[in-house]
Amino acid sequence: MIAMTTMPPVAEIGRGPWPSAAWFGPGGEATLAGIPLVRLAERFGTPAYVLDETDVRLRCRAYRAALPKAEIAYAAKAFLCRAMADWVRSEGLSLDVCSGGELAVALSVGFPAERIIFHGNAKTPRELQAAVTGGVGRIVVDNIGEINRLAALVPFGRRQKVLVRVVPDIAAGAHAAVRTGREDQQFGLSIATGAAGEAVARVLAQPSLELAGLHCHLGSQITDAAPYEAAARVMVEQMARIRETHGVMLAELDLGGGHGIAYLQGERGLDLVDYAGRLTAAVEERCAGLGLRAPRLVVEPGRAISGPAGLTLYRVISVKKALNHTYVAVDGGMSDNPRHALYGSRYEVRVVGRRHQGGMRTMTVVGHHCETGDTIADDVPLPADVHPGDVIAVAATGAYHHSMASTYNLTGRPPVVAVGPDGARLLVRREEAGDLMGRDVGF
Ligand SMILES: Cc1ncc(COP(=O)(O)O)c(C=O)c1O
Ligand SMILES: N[C@@H](CCCC[NH3+])C(=O)O
Repeated sequence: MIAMTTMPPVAEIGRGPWPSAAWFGPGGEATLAGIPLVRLAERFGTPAYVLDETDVRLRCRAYRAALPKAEIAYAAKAFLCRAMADWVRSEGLSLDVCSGGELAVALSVGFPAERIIFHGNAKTPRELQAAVTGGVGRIVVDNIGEINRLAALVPFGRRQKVLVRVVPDIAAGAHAAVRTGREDQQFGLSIATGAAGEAVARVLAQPSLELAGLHCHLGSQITDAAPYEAAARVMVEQMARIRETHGVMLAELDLGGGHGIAYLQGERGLDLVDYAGRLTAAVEERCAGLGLRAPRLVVEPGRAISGPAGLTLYRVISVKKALNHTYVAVDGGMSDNPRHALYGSRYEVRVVGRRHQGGMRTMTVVGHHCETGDTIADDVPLPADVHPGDVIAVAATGAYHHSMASTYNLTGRPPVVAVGPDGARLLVRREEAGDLMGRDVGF
């Protein structure tokens, strides 16, 4: 457990793409929490995801400090394993899960079910049953049809708390594929079509359901607080309308996650202190204007908790000069990092562990999969003398990397290694050919 006194000021967390305890020396030395990255590559092999436990915990605490009255629910989709669930639990956060798998992991480490929020635009009957049986605190209703299905699953004498996910019709998010706050996409219930109002009325009519509040989620990798202020106002107005129509004052307002981080040196993520202040003020002002009691806020950061706490280590396999580019091919690729292929994402990349000669050159880091789109980092500065065997570190891969990894080309998924005050330890082991064949039962 990491003492509170070691915590840097809130404003310092979230600056830059590397974990706060990463250090790069003038001779190519690179350490994380004092451990050389090349030692981690030797001990655990490559590719490997490395996660700094202290950094994760400090980010959890920064959120709690910035929003002391709000409920902070870590979005498990960014990264979850049993240790991570336990860290988040012990830091007093809640957990947002969006699948039966995430729920099972959380419950397996004794995560308090009442602090779990279950999301999904297409929850299966099995997932709804698991959420109810597991005693999940709130289930977020995301389509009209699931209201009756859910109500029927709640045992006699119990009431299941739910939030209704509303579309605030606000555009925000780094890429079209991760914008969920506008009308005309598959998440949430539209105010414009009347679906949100209908869902509220139907939930209120179900004796086994308790409408705890409203939810919205704008999108992901948002670096400005303004869309959150706008969403807060829209949502408070919806709460006022519900009070007028049904005479019910909802207690909770969940404004989702989406808080952006820096992926590149010099980039800025969402400023947590600025966000917290402006969000709280927007909610309070709009509530005061409408004569409402301010609801309890819930926020659901994923990327901002685990993203910059993680990095990926690869080993260089080949360096190839093509007509206009130099390609540095590593032993991983789109199976452990699909984000360039999906969103054109850019990364901070360093060759670590040795002194270099010959200055820097612009190169492209690619993977070992059989597609030209298998790029990890386009046109990045790398040492001119980079060669096979070198270790490459890619920053800010603690969120949406392990959780989005695939076994494309029957490549096993990399391990997750934690570093912390007691050194390095394996959290998730490497997936081997035997694991992959273990599911292949038809031969
Ligand atoms: C409902 C919901 N909450 C929270 C998150 C977490 O988002 P992020 O990791 O961008 O903070 C997501 C994903 O974007 C989401 O869909
Ligand atoms: N997977 C996306 C974010 C999606 C967020 C989930 N709602 C990314 O890597 O940026």
